[in-house]
Amino acid sequence: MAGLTREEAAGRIMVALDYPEAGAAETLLRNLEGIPCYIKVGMQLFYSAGPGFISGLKDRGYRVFLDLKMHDIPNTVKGGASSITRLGVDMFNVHGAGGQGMMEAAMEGVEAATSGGSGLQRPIVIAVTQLTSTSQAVLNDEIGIAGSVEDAVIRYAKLAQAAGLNGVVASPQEVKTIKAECGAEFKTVTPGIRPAGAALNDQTRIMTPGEALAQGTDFMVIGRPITGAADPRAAIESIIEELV
Ligand SMILES: O=c1ccn([C@@H]2O[C@H](COP(=O)(O)O)[C@@H](O)[C@H]2O)c(=O)[nH]1
Repeated sequence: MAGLTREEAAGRIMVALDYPEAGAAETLLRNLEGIPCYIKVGMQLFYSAGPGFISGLKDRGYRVFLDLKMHDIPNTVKGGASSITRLGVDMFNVHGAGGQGMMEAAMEGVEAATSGGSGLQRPIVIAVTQLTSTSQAVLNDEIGIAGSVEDAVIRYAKLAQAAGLNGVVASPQEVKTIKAECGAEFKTVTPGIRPAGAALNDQTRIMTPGEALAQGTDFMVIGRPITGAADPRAAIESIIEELV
């Protein structure tokens, strides 16, 4: 895949705002001002800054992925999905490990929040498969799931699709197989992105931004290579450059 405009390339990047409080996240947002990237808010920032921070992002025109990886009994996830939908986020996720019934309940929660002329948009709902920090050895020897990581990812992806979800979170290494098994329209959102030479940190199943794009990923989630850089704006600009 080639020939993305700068705007399209920026729109494929979800910057992970993994900060302990809103002030630090605001500093990063000021630094990236004008770059039309997606913003991902995870548990660290959401538990600290709360729904008001999400509204602030939406007021400023950002597309927002709320990454809370809900994993609970179906009734609880249904309620959680309704509440998240009412925040007006563009995307949220549940954990595929909750099974098809739990994922169907999430979709029912979205339906309940958006039906009856509520005027609320339907968010993209995706399922976490195997975390990109999980290696083959950890999956087999520690967690005790037999088979390849890719097999486990595909199993979750098919369950998510059967439940009516729009896509999955997986590593870029599994994107081609997910698209082959679930179709090109089924979204792939891929963390585990590391520009050449960047520190891996706790990620194990990684690719560079250019490699991930070539696999056909829809969105790449990137945190520390941008947020931990001495010059975050230069870091994201360099990733955009790699994608155009
Ligand atoms: O499998 C997963 C699911 C979610 N994440 C999240 O993505 C970012 C990655 O941040 P980096 O700093 O680029 O490693 C982070 O917010 C994770 O919670 C993931 O890495 N893997």
